[in-house]
Amino acid sequence: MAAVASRIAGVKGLADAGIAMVPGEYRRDSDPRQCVEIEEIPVIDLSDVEKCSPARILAIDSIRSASRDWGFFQVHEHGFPEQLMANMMELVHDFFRLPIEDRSVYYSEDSSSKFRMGTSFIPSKETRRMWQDYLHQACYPPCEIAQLPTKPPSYVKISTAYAEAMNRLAKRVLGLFSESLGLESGALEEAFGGERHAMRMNYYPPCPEPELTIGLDAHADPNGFTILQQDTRVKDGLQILHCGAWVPIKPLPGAFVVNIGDQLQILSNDAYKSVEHRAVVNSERTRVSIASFYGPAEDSHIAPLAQLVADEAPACFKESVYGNYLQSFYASKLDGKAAIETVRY
Ligand SMILES: O=C(O)CCC(=O)C(=O)O
Ligand SMILES: [Fe+2]
Repeated sequence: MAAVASRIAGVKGLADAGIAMVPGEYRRDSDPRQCVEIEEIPVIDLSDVEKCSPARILAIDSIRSASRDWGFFQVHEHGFPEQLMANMMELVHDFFRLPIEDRSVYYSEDSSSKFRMGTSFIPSKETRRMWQDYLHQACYPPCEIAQLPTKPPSYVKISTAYAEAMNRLAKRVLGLFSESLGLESGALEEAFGGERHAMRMNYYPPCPEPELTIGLDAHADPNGFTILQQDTRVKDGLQILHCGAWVPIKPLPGAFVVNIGDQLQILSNDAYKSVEHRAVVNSERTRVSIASFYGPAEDSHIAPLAQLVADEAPACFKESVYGNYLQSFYASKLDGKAAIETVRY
């Protein structure tokens, strides 16, 4: 029981208790904050992409090269309301400021629950935990309003408005990804056979010894692609593995980070690749990131698109049902790109 209570309290519980040393199960062998600052990932302007064809062609070309070279890029001038970005960020802080008695009812270790609070990744099984708590919320298909928190009072209103605006942005980006692969703009949406959109609000409280632990272990996202809002008040957090080195992704005010997930790698027949990334923590202030995971419907069968398979480019991946892929992802520890290798021919 004590173990469960400590998982419910999460790392916020440890930080609030003022611990001076990171407990053994959170420790890593090397300082993950060691990274190299080389070039920055591309920043792509999405204004006018629906209106004016030169702007659309430019954005599509930039998405193609960013997807090939980095698997990551940032988008700005995307039309997503900036106030809603700020409100959502504040909402996550406000939720975690609530006393544990108000939050604990949402704690669940069932990865199929549509709304839940959690800590680390699979805390009941992990021998090495991560310095993060989180909220998970299903957006499409949505979770029932009755499952969402009643505190803070604005929770339902802000989170559903955010999910709706994000869903619109994700669909626009999906069309651009399709065209960047030389396909009709609706090709990936059709291959997705519906949609699964969920968000994970990562909460990384200050850590007394950030050099000894990690906020989120290296992983590639299992979904189609992810649109991430970073905390512009915190400099260090997200890092991506690029050409064998960990590169920090600096938050750009007003921008979102977009990254390729495994399903886009499979559908594109390896033309685009999901890229390993991780998050580090700091001793000064809480960092929040909001990851919106967009991908196929859970019952969709995902395999390389016929248009991208040829005699000289045979299919690299077996067909899999996306819901099954997700289930195995959530049943194993985070382990770089291990998930996609299980469906490679
Ligand atoms: O906190 C971050 O910047 C990374 C979050 C992330 O990679 C995820 O939630 O999948
Ligand atoms: Fe991720």
